Amino acid sequence: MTLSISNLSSGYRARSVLQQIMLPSIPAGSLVALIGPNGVGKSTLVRALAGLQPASGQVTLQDEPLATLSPRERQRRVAYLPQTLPQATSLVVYEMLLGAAYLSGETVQAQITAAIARVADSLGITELMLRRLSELSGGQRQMVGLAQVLVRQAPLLLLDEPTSALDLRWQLNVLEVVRRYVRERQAIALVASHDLNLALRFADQVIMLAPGGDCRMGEPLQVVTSDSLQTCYGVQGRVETCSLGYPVVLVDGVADL
Ligand SMILES: Nc1ncnc2c1ncn2[C@@H]1O[C@H](COP(=O)(O)OP(=O)(O)OP(=O)(O)O)[C@@H](O)[C@H]1O
Repeated sequence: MTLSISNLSSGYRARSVLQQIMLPSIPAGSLVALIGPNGVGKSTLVRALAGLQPASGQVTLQDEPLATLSPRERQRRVAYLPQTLPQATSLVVYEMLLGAAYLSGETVQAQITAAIARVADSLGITELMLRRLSELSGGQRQMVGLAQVLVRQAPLLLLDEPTSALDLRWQLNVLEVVRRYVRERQAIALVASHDLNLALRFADQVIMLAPGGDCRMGEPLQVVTSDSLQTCYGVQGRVETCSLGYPVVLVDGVADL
């Protein structure tokens, strides 16, 4: 399975945000980080791929154009986590996960129950199953949103800043869970994030959207460099290697524009 994006354009009524985005094919089993400064179009791209935003161009998953799939079929193939946390509701967490799990198309109740238990355990929310969403913290709600996406067992995950409300331990845990998901199922995850260190540590490929419409995709260390930190984010920075061997981004200051 591959995800191919070519000539993708999208935007809003009076504002064109993405122009003719053209990317190399993304192979199955890939976790791809989508990075770039505020307002550059990460959410727009993710929403366009999810079919929630008008777009032109070609997006194919396993050689099938996503635009030609029925809404039901698209929901089965593509699971989207919005940037906003799930709305507070009086439903308990288990009910929310059950509703999401039915979108997978799985009909055997025991399989659905097992999938929910497995995902909840991996995200550390088993104890929250009978709590109302309206009574959870921001980070807990973000974890429930992510669990809803994972129980759908879709081959393409589109995650818009899935770790923005999480503490250090759970940021790492979530990326590990997503990486395992894509490896085991030969799925693809596209993860929009402002956390460049997480992107460098977990992503197989990085897509960097830069102001002015430049878009490039490649190995994390080829894309995140001193030069691209300057041109894309407007900062002076470096990519170094920590004592454990992980690449880390150090920001020295705001660059002169
Ligand atoms: N509903 C909307 N109507 C009009 N313009 C919008 C709308 N949503 C976003 N935009 C504009 O589209 C551009 C891209 O926004 P988008 O949310 O995709 O950026 P982003 O890269 O995800 O930003 P951030 O990192 O701040 O979340 C911005 O200039 C934004 O102001």
